[in-house]
Amino acid sequence: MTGSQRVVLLACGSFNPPTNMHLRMFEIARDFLHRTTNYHVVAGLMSPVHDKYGKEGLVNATDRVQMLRLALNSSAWVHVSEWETHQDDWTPTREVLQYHQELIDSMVNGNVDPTVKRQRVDGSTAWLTHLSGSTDAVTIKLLCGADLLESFARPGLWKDEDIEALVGKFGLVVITREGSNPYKFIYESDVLTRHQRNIHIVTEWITNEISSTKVRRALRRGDSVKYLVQDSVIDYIYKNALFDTHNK
Ligand SMILES: Nc1ncnc2c1ncn2[C@@H]1O[C@H](COP(=O)(O)OP(=O)(O)OP(=O)(O)O)[C@@H](O)[C@H]1O
Ligand SMILES: O=C(O)c1ccc[n+]([C@@H]2O[C@H](COP(=O)([O-])O)[C@@H](O)[C@H]2O)c1
Repeated sequence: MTGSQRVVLLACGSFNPPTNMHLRMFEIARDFLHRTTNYHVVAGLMSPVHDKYGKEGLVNATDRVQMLRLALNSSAWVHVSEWETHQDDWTPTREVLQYHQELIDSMVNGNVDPTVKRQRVDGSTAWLTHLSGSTDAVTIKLLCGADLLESFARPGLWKDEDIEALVGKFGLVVITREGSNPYKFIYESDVLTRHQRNIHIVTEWITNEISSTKVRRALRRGDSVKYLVQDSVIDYIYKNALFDTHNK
C-alpha cells in the first residue's frame, strides 16, 4: 500500500482467560487506524504475562498460551507471542515492545542482529510471515484498554522513563472502556499530552463490560460463559479444571 506506514499491534496482559473482548480489541483498532490514519496494520500479537507477574488467580503460562492459541484459531492476522512467558522473570512492557521491534528490525528493517535472529526459531513466530512481501519499515505499537492507560497513574507501578518510551518511541492504541475517560486522563498528564499525537483513542461504541475477572467468577459459580469466550477455550478450561471448575 503506497504511502502507508506498516504497523504491528501488540497487546500485553494476563489473558486469564482470553475473552472475546480481547480478540475484538484488535478488530476495532485495525478498522479505526485504517479509517483515520495512514497506518496499515499487518499483524497483531498477544503477549501473555509471565507467571511471576504474580497476579492473584493467574493460571500457569502454558495454559494461558494454549487458551490464546485456541482463541486465535478464528483470526487470520492475530497471533500469540510466547517470548514473555519464556523469560526467567516478569518483563516490563517497554522491554517486551523493544524485543519485538528488534525482531522485526532484524527481519525487514535491514538491521540484522544475529542475536535476535537466533531467538526467532521458537515456533511461535509465524506472525513474522505477515511482514514479508515488502521492505517497507514496520513499527510496533501497544494496544490496550483505557484501564491499562489509566494504570500509568498508579504510584510505583510504571517507571516514568518507560511511560515516556511507550508513548514517545512506540505509541499507543487505546480502546475505551466503561468507567474510563482517556481524553481527560491524557489532559491531566504532561508527558501524555506532549506525545498526544502518538496516542490513538478508539471509541468502542458497542459497549460491553466483558472482563476476565467476570468470566472467572461465572466459571467458579458454574454459570455459562458461552458467547463471552470462544467455545474451544471453554472446553479447554473444563478439560483442565482451570478456574475452580473441577466440581462443575
Ligand atoms: N472490555 C474491555 N474493553 C477494553 N479493553 C479491554 C477489555 N477487556 C480487556 N481489555 C484490555 O485487554 C488487555 C489485557 O487485559 P487483561 O488480561 O488484564 O484483561 P481483563 O479482562 O481486564 O483482566 P482482569 O479482569 O483479570 O483484570 C488490557 O489492555 C485491557 O485493558
Ligand atoms: O511495564 C510495566 O512497568 C508494567 C506495569 C504494570 C503492568 N504492566 C503490564 O500490563 C499488563 C497488565 O495486565 P493485567 O492483567 O494486570 O491488567 C501486563 O502485561 C503487565 O506486564 C507493565
